[in-house]
Amino acid sequence: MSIGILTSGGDAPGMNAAVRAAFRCLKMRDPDCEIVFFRDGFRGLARRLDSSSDRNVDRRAVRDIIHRGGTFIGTGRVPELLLPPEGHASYAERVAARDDFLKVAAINLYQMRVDNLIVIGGDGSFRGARIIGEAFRQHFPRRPFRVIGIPGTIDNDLHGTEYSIGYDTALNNVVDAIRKLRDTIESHRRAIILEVMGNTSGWLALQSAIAGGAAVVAIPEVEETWDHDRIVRSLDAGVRRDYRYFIIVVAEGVRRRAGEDWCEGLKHKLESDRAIESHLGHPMEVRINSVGHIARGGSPTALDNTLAGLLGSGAADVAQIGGLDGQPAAEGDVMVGCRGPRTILTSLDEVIDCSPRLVTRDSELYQLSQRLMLSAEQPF
Ligand SMILES: Nc1ncnc2c1ncn2[C@@H]1O[C@H](COP(=O)(O)OP(=O)(O)O)[C@@H](O)[C@H]1O
Ligand SMILES: O=P(O)(O)OC[C@H]1O[C@](O)(COP(=O)(O)O)[C@@H](O)[C@@H]1O
Repeated sequence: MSIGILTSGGDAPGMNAAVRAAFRCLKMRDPDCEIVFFRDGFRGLARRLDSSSDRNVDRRAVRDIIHRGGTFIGTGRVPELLLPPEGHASYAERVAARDDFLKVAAINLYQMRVDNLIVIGGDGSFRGARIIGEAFRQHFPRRPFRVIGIPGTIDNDLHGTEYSIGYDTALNNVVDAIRKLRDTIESHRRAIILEVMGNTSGWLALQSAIAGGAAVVAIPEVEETWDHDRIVRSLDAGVRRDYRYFIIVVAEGVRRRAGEDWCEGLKHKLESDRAIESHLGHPMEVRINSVGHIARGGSPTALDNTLAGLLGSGAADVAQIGGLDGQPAAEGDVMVGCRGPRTILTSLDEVIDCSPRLVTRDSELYQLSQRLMLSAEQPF
């Protein structure tokens, strides 16, 4: 039997180290075990296998990759697995296309004798992997097959793990961008609105704003953070206290929820606010920037690579001995996560049901942000 590995969804720095760790730990326990890399996410499962997968890879395949960002086996998003709402005009056609995709994937996995599929990605990828597992078991009920998830997403929004691979690197990249922007906005006494990835969840925006010393943060989950007037009042309080410049970090999902022109609207309000103008002696100047995909790029941090090593090793344990080393065997599809420096297993169903894990007003990081950032109410 063989073990398949793929990376899926948004690439996240440290995915390479996770593939390498899984490979090394699998081979360490059983040098004869066959490992297959599927290329470009789920796409690699349902194409001509000679061009979309690497069979029986040897150790040269994972050399010289631990320091590289991205994912050397490729990732992707596969729309065939997503269905429109029931009743949509193309629903039946899309179900048929999805079934075809799943059937080809199941046959390919069967022919390659894959009994464990390690999927490194986020909750979307785990939803996809779950239906691939279901299709496999439906077509080949007598063959054992298990999905083992490894959390890899810069959004860090998965239930069942404290951290996902890629988050720490993205966080450092964003904080680095904030520090660079400080130089120019301080020189010009400006405010900057900096958009950061995070369409559904605001963890990256929130934590980078805290670590980067931003004045204000806006995240999709907490509506009061979108309030332009509240932000204007906070910056006015800062202007009165002779702050030279302001950093406003906003998660991309705020535009989706509060309106596409959210950043431009805020810029206009700040630039035309009379109270700020009278304290400054001139209108405030605001610039809008986006960290964009740069947040996902570059070498993984030591922390991300360590986490990747830990989780890759845990996935190898599950594939070969049925559970984490020294712990009881686990049934069914699972995800390997971390709690502190320890690996933990959670059923994939539970991970999917409870993800994305969102920021709430009670989250410690959110509460901390409210204590550390600028506000109209601050008494000093
Ligand atoms: N609800 C879903 N059902 C089935 N497959 C899904 C679902 N959501 C996502 N996927 C599959 O997983 C891929 C990656 O999902 P995505 O949400 O983009 O990334 P991530 O895994 O990082 O959350 C999608 O392109 C799709 O093929
Ligand atoms: O431009 P892309 O590749 O579609 O990705 C954008 C999305 O990918 C992410 O960086 C990571 O998301 P996933 O890991 O869930 O795929 C999000 O923060 C962002 O919304």
